[in-house]
Amino acid sequence: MTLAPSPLERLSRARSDLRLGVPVVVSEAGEGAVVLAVETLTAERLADLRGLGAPELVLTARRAETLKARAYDGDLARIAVPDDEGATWLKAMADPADDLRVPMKGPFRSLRDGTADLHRASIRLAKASHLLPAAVVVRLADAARLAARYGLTAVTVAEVADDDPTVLHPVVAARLPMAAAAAGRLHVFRPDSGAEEHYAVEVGRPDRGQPVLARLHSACFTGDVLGSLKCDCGPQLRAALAQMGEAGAGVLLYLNQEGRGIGLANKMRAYALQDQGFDTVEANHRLGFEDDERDFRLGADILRQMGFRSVRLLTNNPKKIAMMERCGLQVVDRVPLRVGLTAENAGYLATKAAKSGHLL
Ligand SMILES: Nc1nc2c(ncn2[C@@H]2O[C@H](COP(=O)(O)OP(=O)(O)OP(=O)(O)O)[C@@H](O)[C@H]2O)c(=O)[nH]1
Ligand SMILES: [Zn+2]
Repeated sequence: MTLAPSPLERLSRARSDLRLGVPVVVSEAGEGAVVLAVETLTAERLADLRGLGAPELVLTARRAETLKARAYDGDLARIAVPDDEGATWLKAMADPADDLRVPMKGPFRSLRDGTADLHRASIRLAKASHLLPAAVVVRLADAARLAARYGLTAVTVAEVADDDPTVLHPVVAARLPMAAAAAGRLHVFRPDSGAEEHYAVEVGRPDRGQPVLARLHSACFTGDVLGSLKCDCGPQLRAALAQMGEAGAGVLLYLNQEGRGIGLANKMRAYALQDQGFDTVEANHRLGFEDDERDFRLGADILRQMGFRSVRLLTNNPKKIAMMERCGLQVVDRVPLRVGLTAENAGYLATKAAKSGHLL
């Protein structure tokens, strides 16, 4: 029956539900749980959730480290929610905004019984929803019945693990003359997962049989559009297009991976932490993210679909090169892209070189 939503469609719904603050059900072989994202939970829903069982807070090990909470599951920590604490406590555990002003005081009771698969899937869903990576989980004997009763979206651990935002299909392409290149075409690609669309800007008519001058650019609203001085994204975007225009051919992928994959709201949370003295990597970690949450397979997939097999890659990021090669795209040359150094972004660029392996 094709009228029922497929696993990918249910995952897309689950992400939307979490963003709205609607609970979702996650299950795995006989085990199940009802899950709410901490960022969007309300006191009323938390109270109703408590009526079902004991809520557990799940955080990433990165966030747990800042809180000095034990992470028995390696990559994440499960923490018992004290009976006398509510939504305000949960939000303060998840959000580092006030860590310095009002530090969260432990000891926290970290849980270690049973598996953490349901919790891991919940964190993955919260991250894919671009919310803070924190969830409230209540294990249930019959989660499927609860989902049916209240019309909740239900997904399995395996479905969440298999969620692949990198399977894309072309939607449309049209001519786009630009200041940097009169002969331009913009291609729009849409993921089957219902996540963000990504774009490819084709400059000239690059020969598919030759290595193409290529750039994988991650969206940066603040840098690309507003001309922020905190990063080098805007100048890099314009310099890459200009270089392709001068060469007469190239392809710039504009990947909607704002904030190295954490979304604009979380990037602004990171900026607020940077104003408290943390660097770009520390800020991501305090929020509970890895320093880079992007999936560069996206770029390789788009280039392959467009008929390219080898590239001259404009980048200072060795991880982009490694991923292209792992995805079967030959990087015949790395073309450095060093532009837009300002007094404001010198520290940011130095941190990327020191901690994230960027080439200077
Ligand atoms: N989380 C976070 N993201 C940031 C910050 N500053 C910039 N970004 C994001 O970082 C990404 C920059 O991506 P790229 O231009 O591909 O940069 P890169 O990984 O340094 O690689 P190359 O420029 O190719 O060397 C964009 O998604 C920005 O939104 C920050 O302080 N925190
Ligand atoms: Zn930027």
